[in-house]
Amino acid sequence: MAGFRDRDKRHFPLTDSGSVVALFREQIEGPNDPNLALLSITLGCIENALTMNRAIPAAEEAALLRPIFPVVDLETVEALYAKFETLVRGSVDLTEYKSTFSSRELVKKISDVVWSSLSRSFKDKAHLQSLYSFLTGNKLDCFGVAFGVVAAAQILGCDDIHLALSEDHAWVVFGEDGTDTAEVTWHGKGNEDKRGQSIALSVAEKSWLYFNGQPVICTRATEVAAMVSAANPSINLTMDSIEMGALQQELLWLLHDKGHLSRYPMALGNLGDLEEISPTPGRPPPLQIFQEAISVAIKHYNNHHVYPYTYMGGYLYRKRRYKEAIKCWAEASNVIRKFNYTREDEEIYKEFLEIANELIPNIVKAVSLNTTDRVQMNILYNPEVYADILRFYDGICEWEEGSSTPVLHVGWAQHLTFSLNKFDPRTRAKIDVAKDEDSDSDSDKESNDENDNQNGKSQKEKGESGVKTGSLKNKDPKEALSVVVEDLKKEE
Ligand SMILES: FC(F)(F)Cc1cc2c(N3CCN(c4nnc(C(F)(F)F)s4)CC3)ncnc2s1
Repeated sequence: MAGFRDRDKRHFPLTDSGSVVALFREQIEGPNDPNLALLSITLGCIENALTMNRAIPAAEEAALLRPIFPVVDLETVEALYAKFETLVRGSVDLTEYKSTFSSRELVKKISDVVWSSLSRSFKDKAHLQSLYSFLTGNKLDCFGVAFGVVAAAQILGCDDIHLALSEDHAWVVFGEDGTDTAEVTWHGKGNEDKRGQSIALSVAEKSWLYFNGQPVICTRATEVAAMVSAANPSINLTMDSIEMGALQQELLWLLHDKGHLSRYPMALGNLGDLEEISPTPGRPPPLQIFQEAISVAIKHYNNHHVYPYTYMGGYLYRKRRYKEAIKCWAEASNVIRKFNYTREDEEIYKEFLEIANELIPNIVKAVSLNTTDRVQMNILYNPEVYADILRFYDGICEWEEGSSTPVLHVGWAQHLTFSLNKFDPRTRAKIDVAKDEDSDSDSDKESNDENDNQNGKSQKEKGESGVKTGSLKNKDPKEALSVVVEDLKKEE
C-alpha cells in the first residue's frame, strides 16, 4: 500500500526548498508511484506557511531575521496522512467492489467520501487546492476535490483511477482501458454538480469546457505536476511569496526534465510565467517555453487548447511586442472557433472579452498616441496586423455560430469599430480576405453526431437553434463587419 515508507521519512524535517525538491525527486523517480497524499499535504503545508497570515510586510519580517521557509516536521505530515488514510479506508469497504478495475459506483463512493467532508463555506478562495487545506480546514476548490478523489483512490490501491483535465474543469478516467469517465466535482457557480455521471453527453456539446474530447489524461507523475501547477504563491492581490514561487518553479523544472510536462501545456504555461518573473540561469526564455506548450497542444491535442496562445499573447503584450501578441490572439481564436459556446464556458469567454475590449483597444490607442516610435506606429499601416484582428473576430463569430448561447453583444461592436477605425483606410483596402478552402469551418467544427455528415447537414444548418452572425469568410471585410455590427445593434 502507498503508505509512509522509511525512505520517505528520511527527508524530514524539511528545512528548505532543496529538501522539498529532493523528496519530490525521489518520489517521482520511483520505483513506486509517487504518493499523491504525502506530496499534497507537504506542499500544502509549505504554501500555507508561506502565504497565509503573512501580515508583516516582507521587509520588516526580514529585519526581524525571522526564518521564512517553514520547517515541515514528519509528525505534522504523518498525522495528517494518517487522518486521510483513516477517513478513506474507514469509509470505503473494498470487499463490496469485486472487479479488478474500478467501477462507476466505486468512483462515486470515493467522490462522496471527499464531498461529504467539505464545509459549506464558499470555495473560490485561494489555497484550497491541496489535501492540507482539506484535512485542516475541510475546504477544497473544484480542482482540489477532483485531485482529492484521485489521491484517495491511490490509497485504496485503485491504480486505474486517474485525473482528467481540461482548461477549466477536472474529472476522472477509470476502467480496463482507462476510457470510462466520471464527474467527481462541481463546476463554476450555480451549476448543479453532475458527480457520478459520465462526461460523454457534455463532450457531445462540443464545448470548450470539455475540450471536445481532448483532455489531459494524467499518470501519477502528471498528477504530481497538476498538484505543483495548482500551487498558489499569492499572499494577497498584490503580493506573491517569492519562496513559494521559487519552489513551484524548481519543482516544475524537475517534472519538465523528467518528461512529465510533455503532454501538459498549461503546466508549461505556468512555468513560462514563473520564468518571466524570475529567470532561472541556463534555462530557456519564456517565449521558448510558451512555444513548447503550443507545439504540445498541436501534436497531442489536435490544437484544441486556447491557453497556450493566450499565455504567449499575454507575455508579448507585456513586452509591448504588439504585432506578435495580436497574431497569438488570432491563433487562440482559430482554436475556439472549433467549439460551440455553452453557458459553462464563461472562463474562456472572459479571456476573449478582455483581449477584444481591453487589450487590443489599449494597443491601438497606445500606438496612435505614441507617434514617435516608428515601429509601433506602423502597426496601424500593417495589413497583416489588420488581417489578424479580423481573423481574431472571425473566430469568435464562428464560435458563436451554431451555439446555444450568444457570445457577442453590442459592447463588442463598439470596441471592434473603435479598433478597426484606427487603421489607415489604405491599409484596410490592402488585405484580401480570400475564402480559405481547407479551413472551411464546417469540417473544423467536428460534429460528433455522425448523422449530420451523412445527411450532409453542415454545422451551421445543424445549429438551427444556435445564434446566427455573419462569418467574415465570404464577404469583403468592411461589408462583413457592417453586417456583424448591424446584427448586434438590432439586438440592442
Ligand atoms: F482542473 C481545473 F479545473 F482547475 C482546470 C485546470 C486549470 C489548470 C491550470 N491553470 C488554468 C489556466 N491558467 C492560466 N493562467 N494564465 C492563463 C493565460 F490566460 F495567460 F493563458 S491560463 C492558470 C493555470 N494550470 C494547470 N493545470 C490546470 S487544470
